[in-house]
Amino acid sequence: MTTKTKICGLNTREALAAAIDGGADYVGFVFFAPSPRHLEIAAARRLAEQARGRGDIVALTVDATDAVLDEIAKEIAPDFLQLHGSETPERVVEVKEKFGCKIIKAMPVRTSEDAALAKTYTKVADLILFDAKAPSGATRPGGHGQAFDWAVLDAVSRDIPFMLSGGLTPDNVQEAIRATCPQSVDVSSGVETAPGVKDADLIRRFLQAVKTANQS
Ligand SMILES: O=C(O)c1ccccc1NCC(=O)[C@H](O)[C@H](O)COP(=O)(O)O
Repeated sequence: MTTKTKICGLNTREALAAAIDGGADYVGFVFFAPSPRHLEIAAARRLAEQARGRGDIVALTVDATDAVLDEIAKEIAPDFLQLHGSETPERVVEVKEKFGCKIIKAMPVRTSEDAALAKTYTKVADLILFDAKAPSGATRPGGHGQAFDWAVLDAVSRDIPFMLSGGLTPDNVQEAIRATCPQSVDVSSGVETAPGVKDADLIRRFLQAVKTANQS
């Protein structure tokens, strides 16, 4: 199986170009004000135009209201909405119907019980994203550069197409792919030099590492 790639939290034209030119399948824009990767709508619209047709555009939100999602849908026209909060399965259905986007539902994981909760979303989300649970006291639910124990995914059916996230880097992504067989891998901190500061070289190295894994 060919593993796809998502580079998340892109916020400059240079970093986005490195992701697209390097063959990223998904490019992620964060709409969550406390995040160092947060984008205002106008900036996101310009980046989305740079990316459109060259990779799937993912708009990441956290328990967003309909008003926020409506603005994102109209102004950015993303291919996917990534719901990274505590949205229920019912809310996922509602968002999908109202805004006409495919849905990535993030599942915060520390234990196999956390991973098993994904089953309640497989019929309503297009893709499940397993991400490390945020550290206690964190002001955002993702993008902390922390991995979880990949073995806790063993209990989850291999039939579920999932995106693996949390603490991935150019150096550990091949091992992560071997261990979990994900549909795709997602990275943010691992291709940054500081929170919110993407590095074109690290993006290229990450994408190349996945390509190499796909060839072996
Ligand atoms: O990245 C953020 O700042 C962020 C803020 C709020 C909710 C989710 C966020 N990131 C979610 C992602 O999809 C990240 O790519 C994922 O958590 C992996 O991050 P990292 O471990 O830093 O690679």
